[in-house]
Amino acid sequence: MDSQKKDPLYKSFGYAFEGIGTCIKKERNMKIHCVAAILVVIAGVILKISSLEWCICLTLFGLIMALELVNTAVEAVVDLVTEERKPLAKIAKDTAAGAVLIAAIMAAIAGIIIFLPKGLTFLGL
Ligand SMILES: Nc1ncnc2c1ncn2[C@@H]1O[C@H](COP(=O)(O)OP(=O)(O)OP(=O)(O)O)[C@@H](O)[C@H]1O
Repeated sequence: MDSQKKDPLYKSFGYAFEGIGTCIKKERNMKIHCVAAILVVIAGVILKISSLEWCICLTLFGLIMALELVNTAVEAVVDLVTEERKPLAKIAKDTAAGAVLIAAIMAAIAGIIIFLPKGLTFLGL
């Protein structure tokens, strides 16, 4: 392994972007996260959220999308290891999916805290 020449850095980035592209193409949930992120950015621009609020939103986009990528990786590895129904395979897949769900629920709550008061003011309510 050590004697093998490592790929140049730009190639490693290329593989990572390939992984992101595959996940967006293959996973419906990743498409939903991307659409949600675009809508949040549009709402953030319209409602003029603060720098700190942008940082919170960007961190949460990153967290959710990164967890979705890890979830896709876990699913792929499990399917590679076994096509049989096995309790450990179920634990691996369901806990990885649970990680994405927890982050998405917390992001939705943070989104309501940031956007609801500004949205109501914007609408004059
Ligand atoms: N090899 C397996 N052994 C046991 N349970 C499995 C196995 N593969 C999948 N499952 C379980 O079956 C259910 C559906 O799994 P599936 O892989 O279709 O995921 P999914 O929830 O449809 O996710 P996605 O839409 O991201 O593919 C989940 O509870 C999962 O844990």
